Amino acid sequence: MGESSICQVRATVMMYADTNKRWVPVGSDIPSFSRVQIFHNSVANTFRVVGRKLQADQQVVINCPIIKGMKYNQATPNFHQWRDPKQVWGLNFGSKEDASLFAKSMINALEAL
Ligand SMILES: CC(=O)N[C@@H](Cc1ccccc1Cl)C(=O)N1CCC[C@]12C=C[C@@H]1CC[C@@H](C(=O)N3CC[C@@H]4C=C[C@H]5CC[C@H](C(=O)O)N5C(=O)[C@H]43)N1C2=O
Repeated sequence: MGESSICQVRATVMMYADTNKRWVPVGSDIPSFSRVQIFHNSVANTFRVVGRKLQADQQVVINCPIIKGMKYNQATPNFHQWRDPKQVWGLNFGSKEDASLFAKSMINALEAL
């Protein structure tokens, strides 16, 4: 059994560039929306965040495992962020509804690990 999507939202995927201390959109210079999903592998009980550009190329802009004990920070109603060993991810959601839907699924995933 493969992975199933537990949520799907629209967000601009951003990474924090430590060097120049600012957020940069992943996969393009200008912020553009991606379809961001949380996938659950029920056999391994693992979760990951996968985002693909909405444009034709469907470029993967995030493919990040959700690690047990990870802190998910809802910095603003529309911008949430978390750290992985290498970098800091930020999601600028298309709507507050998308933001709370994603947060609910992320919190459920973290509780299930
Ligand atoms: C201790 C720590 O890592 N703290 C993190 C947040 C966090 C807390 C708890 C768990 C995980 C995380 Cl990522 C943190 O404060 N970070 C991570 C790297 C950047 C930042 C460190 C300092 C700055 C201060 C302001 C804040 C920030 O960057 N914000 C706040 C929300 C705001 C929302 C949107 C983004 C998009 C553009 C705008 C900007 O950068 O101009 N911006 C921001 O300014 C964002 N900052 C951060 O989020």
